[in-house]
Amino acid sequence: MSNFSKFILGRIRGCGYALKGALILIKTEPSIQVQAVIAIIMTALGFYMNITATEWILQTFAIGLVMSIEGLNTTVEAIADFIHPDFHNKIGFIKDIAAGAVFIAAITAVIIGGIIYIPYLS
Ligand SMILES: Nc1ncnc2c1ncn2[C@@H]1O[C@H](COP(=O)(O)OP(=O)(O)OP(=O)(O)O)[C@@H](O)[C@H]1O
Repeated sequence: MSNFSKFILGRIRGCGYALKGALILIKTEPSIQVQAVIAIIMTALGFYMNITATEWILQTFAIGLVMSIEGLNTTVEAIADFIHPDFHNKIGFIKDIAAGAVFIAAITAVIIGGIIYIPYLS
């Protein structure tokens, strides 16, 4: 098998692992499940309000931002619990700042949502 074929096969396998990880997140993580429901509601609202292509891009980007950072937060929590299952101030600090990153993404998404939808309501 050529190096190129090996490269392509490796990338396809990598996509498979990534898809598996995304499905694990959606099946097992309550925060991601809530965000997925909000994403579906916002998508339905987008169709209902007939938002523009630019607004769709911003909304899709905001949804992806929040859900991907939540996934990374879950990863940080899992690593922290694996390397140090017991209570430790440093673990608490690590988990808090990872959660803080999700909070920043969520606030950003709310602001984007406000900028998109408030003009449609007035
Ligand atoms: N081992 C620990 N040592 C110190 N503090 C911890 C520890 N585990 C959790 N905490 C504290 O509890 C908070 C919640 O942690 P936890 O692992 O329960 O995440 P969570 O809120 O359930 O996150 P998510 O809802 O995203 O799964 C942390 O942000 C941290 O302040």
